[in-house]
Amino acid sequence: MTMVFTLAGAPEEQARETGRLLFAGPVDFVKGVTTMAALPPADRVEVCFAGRSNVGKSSLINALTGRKSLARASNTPGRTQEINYFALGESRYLVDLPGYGFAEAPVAVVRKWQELLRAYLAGRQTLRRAFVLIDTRHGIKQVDDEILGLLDKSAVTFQVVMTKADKVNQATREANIAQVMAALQKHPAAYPEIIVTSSEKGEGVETLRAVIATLE
Ligand SMILES: Nc1nc2c(ncn2[C@@H]2O[C@H](COP(=O)(O)OP(=O)(O)OP(=O)(O)O)[C@@H](O)[C@H]2O)c(=O)[nH]1
Ligand SMILES: [Mg+2]
Repeated sequence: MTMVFTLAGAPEEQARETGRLLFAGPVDFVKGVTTMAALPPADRVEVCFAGRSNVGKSSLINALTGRKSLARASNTPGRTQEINYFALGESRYLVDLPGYGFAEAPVAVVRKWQELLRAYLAGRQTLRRAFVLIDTRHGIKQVDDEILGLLDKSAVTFQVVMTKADKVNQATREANIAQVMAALQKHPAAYPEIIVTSSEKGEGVETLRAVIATLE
């Protein structure tokens, strides 16, 4: 059964502490890549942030790391144009992906990013979990479902992270969480708990830190 992840209870307290410590340490930009050949060596646990353009991927990485502009965040959809690698200590990579679904760029350029995104999601050996970001105002759209299907096919475990929760009222929040949970039933690669976040208000950020820190 799908549930909202809360980390309530004793072992979860420990996980939160592990997350707090990990994210309080060094986080460094490693490189931005535009081809699979340029990816850094696959030598550690890696998690990525995927989602429609403007859903809040870069903002969430900034909130997680407590650095205001580590990952570029902007109002312009399609702003993140490379696969951006950040080293979290020496044990993990955080990967900020270009958005899918919309981009203010020539069609040929967009197609190239989409191909890279697909190659990455399907072919990165050390990708331990893909966080798929879904706007709490909108729920899962068809373009999201296509990416979820790709992750199923590639057997990459993904976890839905709802974003911008500060922008909706309680009724919309509950309705769209329910919509997401129902949609996940169809996806064998879905991790059964979702995390509701706001990069603006900090909701869910500690939980997500704990999840990332305790992945093996
Ligand atoms: N209110 C609110 N705004 C947010 C939140 N997260 C992101 N935003 C805003 O949404 C816009 C897009 O955020 P980004 O983090 O750049 O989104 P992205 O998914 O990285 O976008 P691309 O790189 O274009 O795919 C920015 O104006 C952010 O300030 C949030 O939790 N709450
Ligand atoms: Mg971005």
